[in-house]
Amino acid sequence: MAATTEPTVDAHEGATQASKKKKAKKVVADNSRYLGAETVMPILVKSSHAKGRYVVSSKDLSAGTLVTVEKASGAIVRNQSFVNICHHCFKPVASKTQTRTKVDEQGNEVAGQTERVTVPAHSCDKCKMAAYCSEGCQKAHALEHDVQCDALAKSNAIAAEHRVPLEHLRSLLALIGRRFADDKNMPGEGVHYKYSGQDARPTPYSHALDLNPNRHYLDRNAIKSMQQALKDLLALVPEAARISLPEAVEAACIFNTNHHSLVVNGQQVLGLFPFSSLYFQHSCNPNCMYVGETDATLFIRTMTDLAANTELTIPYVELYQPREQRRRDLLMTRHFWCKCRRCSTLLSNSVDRLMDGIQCTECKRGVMIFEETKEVQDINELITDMSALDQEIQGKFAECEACPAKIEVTKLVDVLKAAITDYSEAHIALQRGEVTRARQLMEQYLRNYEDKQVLNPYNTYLVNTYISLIQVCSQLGEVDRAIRYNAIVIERMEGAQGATPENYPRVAEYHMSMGDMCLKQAKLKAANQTPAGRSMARKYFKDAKPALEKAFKARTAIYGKDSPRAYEVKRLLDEYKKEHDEFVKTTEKKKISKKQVAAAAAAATAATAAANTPPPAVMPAQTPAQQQPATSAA
Ligand SMILES: C[S@@+](CC[C@H](N)C(=O)[O-])C[C@H]1O[C@@H](n2cnc3c(N)ncnc32)[C@H](O)[C@@H]1O
Repeated sequence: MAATTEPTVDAHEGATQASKKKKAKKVVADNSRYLGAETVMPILVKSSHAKGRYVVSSKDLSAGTLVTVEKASGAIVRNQSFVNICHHCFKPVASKTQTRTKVDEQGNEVAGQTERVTVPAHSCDKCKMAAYCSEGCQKAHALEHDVQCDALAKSNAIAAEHRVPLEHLRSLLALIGRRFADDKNMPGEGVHYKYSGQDARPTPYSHALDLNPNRHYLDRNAIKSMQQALKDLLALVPEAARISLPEAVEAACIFNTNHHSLVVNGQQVLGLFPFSSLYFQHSCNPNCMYVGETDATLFIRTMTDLAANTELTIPYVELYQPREQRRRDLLMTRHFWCKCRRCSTLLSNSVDRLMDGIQCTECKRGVMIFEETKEVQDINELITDMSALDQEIQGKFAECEACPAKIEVTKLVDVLKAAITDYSEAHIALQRGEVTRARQLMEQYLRNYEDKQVLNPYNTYLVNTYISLIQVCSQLGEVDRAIRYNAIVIERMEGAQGATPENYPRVAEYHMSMGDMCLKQAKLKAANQTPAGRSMARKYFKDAKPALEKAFKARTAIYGKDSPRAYEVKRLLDEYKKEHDEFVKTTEKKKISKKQVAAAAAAATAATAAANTPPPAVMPAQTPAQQQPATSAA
């Protein structure tokens, strides 16, 4: 057989071995092409043998400081959002319905049959795969799109034929578009690239190739199918923009393992941000957060105040989860076993012991601790590990953190399995839309597992049950109850010290829903002129204020003070002030008039008494202003 440039699976295995060997040598990464970031952002780019690449703060930073703005090298609108937003600027697109020849699952036209479909008002006439909000955007995207167009047109059929995800093909084409546009826009080597605020340009394709493809985590057959699909796809890319098949496989794997999922204008987008992915390490107790809500631009801000020279980290996964769950999520999606400080701390010294905590059956005060020290290296091992779990825990004991009790780990697993089964039953009811039954099952769950002290109050199954109950009670119109559950969720998430960082967006959203619901209820109850109504209104006003203030503080730090999200809370805070002032004014008026009546009655009594007692002492009557000062209703 003639020599070929196509990597075979075996060649790939060889490469993996070589890269493992290379990894063992641990070459310190070269930061020179990324130094531009230091000139525009308050960060220093670093690399070391032990950590690889990372960034530190170049000076003291307050919470909410923008530390990176990066435009994606490649970004795609996800399949489910395909026709909803512009493929260039990611703003919503207008749509229209039209009749077209029916297309089967393989993307082939079915002769003689038609179907009505909703399509974007503007889209590429040729491939019908790229939607735009305007002709201007279509033109602006032409340089990148034209080289993808023929391949995009056939991408559905190629994905179906080789059984690979369509999004993997589209993301590779987006990178090819970027590479072609880079060559046209910034020809020549050694261009000094700036990761700057306002005038950020997409990170060049060549930087994406610095990322780790983690190919050895992918299934051999998946790689083989991907190679075949990419071969067909590349044949449709004009020669001027084409890359070699090995490079295409590499780039596809890079996108797959390093992309960020964003919700832009309410729609799903995947983007590859090489600088952020290379330099911001994951921590389960991070000090920064990334958001990308306006277009395919990633903004990273500090969540807390930081001293100069502090390593900046972001969360790659949800943080209010048990340690094992976070590590498994990272291994499945990011392909590494987390070694951050939180994960490396002994379970008995970490808040993580509570998040999948099972209470001691003897003392009911502490949780049972079983320190797992095993490091899982890859997904295959994880899968084997899962099935071997029952074997591994045989004969092992967990110890209570508060008393000398010990219990076999298999027994704890049985408790957990029962908790998971009951939890699933309640959530299946919710998914089926059986809201009342879901509420019954969830409240029963709390009685069985929290009231009977089976699970620790911070256990994620309990907290997630409260979270679902907020939704269920809101759907049932039981807002007072939803507020009570919302308050418990906040108390748990913030109470588990170290589980979520200050200004963590997920907690901020519970403050937001708390503030929003309390304000609505306060307005409703204030309209009810009874003393009970006023007392309830007073309580809800009192709860709304700190909730909205916390949501505002966190959203300002995470999304920026001029962001729509910060503005949304600001509006509610203004509304709170107006409504509360009005409430105080009317309730005080009532109080005053009541007091006037009382004062008049008192004066009358005094006058009667005076008439019956000897003169001359007469006290002047008090004016309302001389009576007690007005007290704040809240
Ligand atoms: C931030 S990049 C660093 C790139 C790479 N270290 C280098 O220098 O080119 C992401 C990679 O860093 C490693 N990493 C990041 N956070 C980690 C963590 N908490 N524990 C273990 N490895 C981590 C993983 O290998 C991950 O794929």
